[in-house]
Amino acid sequence: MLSRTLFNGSRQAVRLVKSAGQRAYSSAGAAGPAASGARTSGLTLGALSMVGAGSAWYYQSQSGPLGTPLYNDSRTPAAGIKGTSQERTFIAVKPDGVQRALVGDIIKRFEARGYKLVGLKLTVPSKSLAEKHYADLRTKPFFNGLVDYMTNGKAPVVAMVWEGKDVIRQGRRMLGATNPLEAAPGTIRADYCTSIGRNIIHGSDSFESALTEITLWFNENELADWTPSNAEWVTADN
Ligand SMILES: Nc1ncnc2c1ncn2[C@@H]1O[C@H](COP(=O)(O)OP(=O)(O)OP(=O)(O)O)[C@@H](O)[C@H]1O
Repeated sequence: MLSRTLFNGSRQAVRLVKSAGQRAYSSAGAAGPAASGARTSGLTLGALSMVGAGSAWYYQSQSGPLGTPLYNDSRTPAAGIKGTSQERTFIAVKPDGVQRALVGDIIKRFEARGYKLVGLKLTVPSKSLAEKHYADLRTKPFFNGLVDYMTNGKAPVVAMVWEGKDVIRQGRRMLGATNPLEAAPGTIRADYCTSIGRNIIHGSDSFESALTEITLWFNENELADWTPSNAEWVTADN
C-alpha cells in the first residue's frame, strides 16, 4: 500500500535504489517550496532524502512531483506540532563543527536524550539561503562574515530536524549560550568552543523560528514520519 503510494504518479521521480538497511544519497537541492528564490545555487552534498519506508530507502529527485504525499493524511506537519511530543526544531552543525568532526557527537547527544531525527542532510547553502536564515542579523557588523563562513564551501553544513517533547527549548539548552564563554558546562558550545564566531551549531529559538527554518532548509518530502520502537519508554507520562 505504501509502496503503491510512493510510486503512484511518481515513477520517474521516486526510484527504489537500495533496500533493507542500505542507504541512498540524492543530489537534490536543499531548499523547499517555502524557500522559493532561496534554492541552493551552491553544492549540495549527499542530501539524504529520509523517505524510508519500512526497511527500504528511496531515492527521490527534486524534479519529481514534490507534492505527492509519501505517507498519508495523518503525517506530522513539516514544522511539527508546538507543545506536543511532535514538536520539531531545526538544528544545524555549522561548517566549523563539520571540520572539527563533531557531527557524530552532536547527533549522539540528541539521540541519547530521546529525540527523534526526522530530517538530515549535508549541504553547502547558497548565499541567498544563508541571508534569509540570518535575516534578523542583517545590520550586524559580522553579518557578511557570518554568511561567508556558512556558504564558502570550505565545509558543508549538516542540517537536521529533531522531534520530541519541548525540543525547541531543550535543544537551545543543550547548545548553550551563543557566546561559548558564557555557555554552561556540559553544553555543546561550552564543551567544544571558545569563539562566538565559531560556535559550531545553530538551533531554532522559538516555534516561529523553527517553522521558518525547517521550511527554508527542507522540502517536506525530505522529512520522515516514523515511530521509534522505544517511543513508549521515552515519551510516556503515566
Ligand atoms: N558578536 C558576534 N561576532 C561574531 N559572530 C557572531 C556574533 N554574535 C553572533 N554571531 C554569530 O551569529 C550567529 C547567530 O547569532 P544569534 O544572535 O542569532 O545567536 P544564536 O541564536 O544563539 O545563534 P544561532 O542562530 O547560530 O543558533 C551566532 O551563532 C554566531 O555564529
